[in-house]
Amino acid sequence: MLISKYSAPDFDPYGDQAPEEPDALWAAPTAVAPLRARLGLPGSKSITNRELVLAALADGPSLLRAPLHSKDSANMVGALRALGVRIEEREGSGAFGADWLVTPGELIGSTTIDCGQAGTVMRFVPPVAALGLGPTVFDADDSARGRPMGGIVNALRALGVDIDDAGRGGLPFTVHGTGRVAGGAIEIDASASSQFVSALLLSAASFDDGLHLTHVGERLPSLPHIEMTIDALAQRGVTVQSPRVGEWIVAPGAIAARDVDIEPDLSNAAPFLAAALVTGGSVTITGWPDATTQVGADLAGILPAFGATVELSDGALTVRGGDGIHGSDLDLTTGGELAPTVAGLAALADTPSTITGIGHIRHHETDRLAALVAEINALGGEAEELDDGLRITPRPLHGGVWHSYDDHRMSTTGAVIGLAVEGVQVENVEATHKTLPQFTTLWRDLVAGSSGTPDAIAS
Ligand SMILES: O=C(O)C1=C[C@@H](OP(=O)(O)O)[C@@H](O)[C@H](O)C1
Ligand SMILES: C=C(OP(=O)(O)O)C(=O)O
Repeated sequence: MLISKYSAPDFDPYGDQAPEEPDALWAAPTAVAPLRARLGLPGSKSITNRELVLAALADGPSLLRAPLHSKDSANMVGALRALGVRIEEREGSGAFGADWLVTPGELIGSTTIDCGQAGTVMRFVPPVAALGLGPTVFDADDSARGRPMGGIVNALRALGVDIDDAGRGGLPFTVHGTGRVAGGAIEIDASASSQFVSALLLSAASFDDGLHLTHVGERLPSLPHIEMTIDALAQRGVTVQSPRVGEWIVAPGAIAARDVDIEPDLSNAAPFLAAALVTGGSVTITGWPDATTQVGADLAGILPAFGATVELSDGALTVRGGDGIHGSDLDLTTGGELAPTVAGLAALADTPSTITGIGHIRHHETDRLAALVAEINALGGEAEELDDGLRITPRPLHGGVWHSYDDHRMSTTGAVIGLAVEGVQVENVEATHKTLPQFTTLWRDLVAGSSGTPDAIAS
């Protein structure tokens, strides 16, 4: 394996490996000139954790090339290993860590799974545990225990699975796996998270009768993430029929083994691309796929709404800033995970912005609407919560402590604002380890103008 300064630290989801100096403040670097940078990013969290689950349920071994190595993926690897899946490191060709060879085995419960903060682990793995034999306890970080789980708990019960949650409707709970799930037709309310739907679809082909799933709630956020699930299943020979939006049918059958290249995380590209706009410079992200189900690809449309120009050529996306940042009104129903970066841009714009369709991000790693309002206003800004979003009226900002709320995207948003505002200190920047442990190294290189492609640095 190539070792570079971009290699991720090893995460032990079962250890008490606290990040170094978790309470330390990180002085966000301020840009003194327009940035000119070109960089690559580690693998997509959403694709890595889907492919790990599908590989665990597949009919043979699968090699995952260039997967994400971060806390979220370490929690997923730990969960699947605990259930009896073999996951071995193989020398990888990328700059961000080893490949993973996943060999499915008989699924065995009688274990405890630490979901950390990962929505993908707490939602995607319980159906897998239900297919195992024995009780499996699910728990999470204190900060993540309150994340909505009703969609999964109720759905599994409706599918015949015995779950003991002591009446909590959420974590911690025990899934009493019997080695099989009956499956069949059920209704769920996925208004709080698209991950409820993805979780059930990922395991559905392994249920005796497959799955006929109908969403009955008021709204369905993050549709591209459901499309990502359907696409990943299709690549492994599982067809998901969707007769209408909010209804999915999966027949029982095999999930094919498959070697897969994991795309870079395009949502994690958001703060880096936003940096071009904030500094009036240009930032290029290499390895940008021509076609993808990642919602981060929408940045190519979102950033121009704030004044950027965007060019996709030769597998790289370049964003150029112009004459400042202009406010915009945006519906982010499909891409709520991009909202913190967009809010950071809006706070630095020259006219007000409204971001709607994101009420459900109150249930992400933290209540992101409340956190963004509190932190922008603490630096002198004017942000207010709407029923399903934010209104941000730009005001001159000053330095101060930017709190992260143990939320990786809050940390990176503080860094974006710090590019333009002197004296921003990000508390708990280590929250970025959830999906991008290399964040501070990549960011310093970006600001120093010394960014090269990590592949070049590693070789
Ligand atoms: O399935 C996934 O990989 C994800 C789905 C989305 O969740 P929500 O629908 O809960 O927003 C997204 O915000 C999250 O970061 C990742
Ligand atoms: C909401 C997010 O994460 P999770 O997968 O834990 O839901 C996110 O990464 O923005």
